Amino acid sequence: MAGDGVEVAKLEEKELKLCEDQVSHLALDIGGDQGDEAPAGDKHIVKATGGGAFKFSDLFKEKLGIILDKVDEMSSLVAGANFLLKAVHHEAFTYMDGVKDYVQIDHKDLYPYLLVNVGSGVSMIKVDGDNEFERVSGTSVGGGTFWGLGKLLTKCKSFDELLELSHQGNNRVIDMLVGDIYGGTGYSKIGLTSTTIASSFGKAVSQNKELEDYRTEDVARSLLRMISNNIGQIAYLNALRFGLKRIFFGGFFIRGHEYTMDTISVAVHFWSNGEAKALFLHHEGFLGALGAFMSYEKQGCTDIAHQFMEEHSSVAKSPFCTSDRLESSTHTDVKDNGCIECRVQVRN
Ligand SMILES: Nc1ncnc2c1ncn2[C@@H]1O[C@H](COP(=O)(O)OP(=O)(O)O)[C@@H](O)[C@H]1O
Ligand SMILES: CC(C)(COP(=O)(O)O)[C@@H](O)C(=O)NCCC(=O)O
Repeated sequence: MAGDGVEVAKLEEKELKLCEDQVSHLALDIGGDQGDEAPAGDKHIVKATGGGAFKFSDLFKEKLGIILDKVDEMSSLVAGANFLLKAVHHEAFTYMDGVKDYVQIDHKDLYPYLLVNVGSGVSMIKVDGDNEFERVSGTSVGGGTFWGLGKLLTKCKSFDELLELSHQGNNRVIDMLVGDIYGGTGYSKIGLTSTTIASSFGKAVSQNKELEDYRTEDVARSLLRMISNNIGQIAYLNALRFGLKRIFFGGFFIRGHEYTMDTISVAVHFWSNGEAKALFLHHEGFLGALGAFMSYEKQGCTDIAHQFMEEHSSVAKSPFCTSDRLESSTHTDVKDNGCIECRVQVRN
């Protein structure tokens, strides 16, 4: 906690358990010393979404005296994405060959679009309007797969370490390319160049090597490519299925990592024959949290959401109000480090 503001921290489940004691100090900061056994009437209610809102409900109640008011995960993701796409000027961008291009979205032409949220698993949501959406697909091969398999294969201790390894690696050492199969040439008749991956990790079959014989960097790179490629491909096929021209990728897996975005972009480009582009969101990891926060307004508790907008924009009265005003006003909320400054005063 800093002053009357709330600092945002993102913790993995195991980290949350480890810092239970520190977390309990927050209770003092937020609500004064109520003790562990604060009477129900005095407890604070905080919006929360995702599996954690269910899983950590008891922990928050016991250690913090806070009731987690659960907001549906998909609604939160959609509300968060819609809000950002309307309110933040530099929110959506394409990423190709190392070049980041911000895309200005015409608010009247935002819907329909496909929202692909890559967290532990992947959800694909067709968004047709404010609070109008359908989860049309998903895949269990997502961020958790990259982190989990990566941990086992490379013995990495942190996600950032695994990402860094992937940055240094060369996937061609382990992936079987079309050229490896076709004697150095591509298979142009069916549109495959010699450098297209024919089979992720396929070289390991015939190389007679043990895991230890591969550089962890190369393993991490192949893994990241395999997973990002697969997500890009499934996303595009779903966009095609519903005739959606825009695909926005969010979720904490992406983390603005260049190679991840590049691979997803290449996959969408490849499968769409260059007709579709992957779009990334600047605040990709916080869609759900932001959407849950926005639900204060939906519930008629306009104070908090309005307070947020009023404190950080001089004009906007509603987060869902007219786009141009929001676009110019909330622009200043985005700091240089990419954070949206957000202060919430919890009232008794
Ligand atoms: N520092 C990190 N620690 C752990 N996972 C991270 C980290 N940064 C990015 N990730 C990725 O984010 C994924 C979880 O994304 P998140 O959106 O938080 O999902 P969930 O909703 O399942 O909690 C992880 O599986 C991992 O791929
Ligand atoms: C169950 C989930 C919605 C949970 O979201 P997450 O915590 O992974 O962000 C997500 O993991 C998911 O959509 N998994 C893919 C399930 C499937 O469609 O096969």
